[in-house]
Amino acid sequence: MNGRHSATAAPPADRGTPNAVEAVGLTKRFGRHEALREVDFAVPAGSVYGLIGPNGAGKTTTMRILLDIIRPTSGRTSVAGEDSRTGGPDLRRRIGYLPGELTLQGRISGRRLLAHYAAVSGTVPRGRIEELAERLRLDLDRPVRKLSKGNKQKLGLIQAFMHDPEVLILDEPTSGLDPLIQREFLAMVRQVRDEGRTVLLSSHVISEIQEAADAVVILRDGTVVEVAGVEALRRSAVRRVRLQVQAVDGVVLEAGLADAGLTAVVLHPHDGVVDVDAEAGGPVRPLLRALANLPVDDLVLEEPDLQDAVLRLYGPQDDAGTGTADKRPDERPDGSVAAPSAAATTGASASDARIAPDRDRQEAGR
Ligand SMILES: Nc1ncnc2c1ncn2[C@@H]1O[C@H](COP(=O)(O)OP(=O)(O)OP(=O)(O)O)[C@@H](O)[C@H]1O
Repeated sequence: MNGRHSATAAPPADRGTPNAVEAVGLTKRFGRHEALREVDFAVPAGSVYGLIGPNGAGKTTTMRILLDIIRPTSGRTSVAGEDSRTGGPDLRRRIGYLPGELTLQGRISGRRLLAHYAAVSGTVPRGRIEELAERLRLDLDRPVRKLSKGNKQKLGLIQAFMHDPEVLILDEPTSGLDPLIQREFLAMVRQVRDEGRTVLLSSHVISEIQEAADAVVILRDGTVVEVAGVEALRRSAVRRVRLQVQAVDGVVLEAGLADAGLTAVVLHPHDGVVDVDAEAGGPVRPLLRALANLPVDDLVLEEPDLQDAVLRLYGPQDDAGTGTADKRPDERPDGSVAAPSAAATTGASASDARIAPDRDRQEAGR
């Protein structure tokens, strides 16, 4: 996972699609601090990409370079096929930008402020501002300085969307929005994509990325640790597996669970059955095939969670290149101990762990 553009999954890009956003060898130093180091990624036109990563990873810096608000130390970026450094006001008008720290002051109303922005950003279709304000439930006649944080954010979103830009670059767009408005915003993003336009958005809300984005670029400490399709990344996450197995010889059970590729196995034998809590990575089919060899009475496979996959990549890397979040502590919240072998987990030797299957099965009425 250390390399850039790791192969967890190819992003769902059509190879023939031009890129709406590109960063090539992007490095940015602030004094001695290196905020970005050799960052490469591309966002194909007509897609929604999430730019995610822990605090200080370099998301805002990347977006500000894309907008030519700050200049890179080395490397280059382009938006809508134009170099960020040379695109000038013409390129700016083709982009909708929401800055991360929006500071809006003044006695003027939201309506007048947006009219001012519209004069700068180019043609805004008639009625468009009112339509967006209605969708986001914003009163355009209130003075800007009296607006709450969330309502100021709505103004910022309207100015980013109102001129139907080819590319939207949105830095934490749902920050401060209530859940209903967040939902409306995600619908607006999907609509932009359906129209063949492009969105790059940063967010700390992984569920929102899962809902809105086709792919993610994950930054950590100024470098790209992953570019992956959202669905493929989600499927790469470890799932929780819960089984109930009829009591069989402990060694047989252990071998069966190992064959199924289960890890972090915790066993709870009771009443002639064994409840198994474990984790499984990778595709489901080999797991099911291996489990078919055990007397399984019940099986729950939890949905893999994008958040788990992402958090793994947020943590510092170990020597093997996997995030430390992969390493589960031995101690579990319920006080039971995850052990490498079933016998050790039951607190017995392999021979002690054996359970008389026939008698127990009869007692369990199975
Ligand atoms: N103008 C600046 N001067 C000095 N250092 C800066 C400046 N802007 C950003 N940095 C540093 O660059 C690094 C990346 O910051 P950036 O704001 O891009 O991170 P981020 O991923 O957007 O973080 P967050 O999720 O907290 O918003 C941080 O270490 C930050 O302190």
